[in-house]
Amino acid sequence: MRYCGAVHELFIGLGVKLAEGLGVKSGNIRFENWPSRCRMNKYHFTPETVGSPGVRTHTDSGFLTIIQDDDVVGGLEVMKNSGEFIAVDPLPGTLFVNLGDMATVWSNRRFCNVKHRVQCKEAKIRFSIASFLSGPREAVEPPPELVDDEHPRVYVATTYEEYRNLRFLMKLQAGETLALLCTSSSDK
Ligand SMILES: O=C(O)CCC(=O)C(=O)O
Ligand SMILES: [Fe+2]
Repeated sequence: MRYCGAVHELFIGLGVKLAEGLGVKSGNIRFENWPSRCRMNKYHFTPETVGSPGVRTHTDSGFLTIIQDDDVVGGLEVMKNSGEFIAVDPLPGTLFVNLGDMATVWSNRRFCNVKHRVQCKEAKIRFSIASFLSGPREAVEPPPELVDDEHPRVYVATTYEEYRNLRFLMKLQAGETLALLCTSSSDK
């Protein structure tokens, strides 16, 4: 409980910085009311699973993710724009922060939902704690500062729950479902 509370505080601090970094008045956004949840992962990597995926390529569906990764056993990889994966090697004492699909919607596509995966590299048990800040409870819409003639609205308003259900129904895990939310004026 203490860990999740501390991570939630960190989410709020990061949310404020991210908003301000885009020139958005963060005082108008109630990040503290955005739900977050924590999940502990245990990967039972064996000699047979070396070289295969622990978690397939995906984007996170929410706004922000904080991963506390295994201190010793690597495997997390992020995809560059070129499609090439780069390893995020274990670095004890650090946290890995990632932006998800809701960050792309909220920022009117200024933030990139990063594709990533976990590969089995060695036959060892691997632990991680993944915490997710999903987004506001109400429909996710870009703040007014991020919409103007040069940056028309890219996505229709949707709640995180609606989007997650749609993504689940489509069985598409790497952010492809966002294309279904594009407004008629956006270029998809
Ligand atoms: O275990 C990890 O390092 C990452 C897990 C992950 O990407 C996720 O739970 O969404
Ligand atoms: Fe993930």
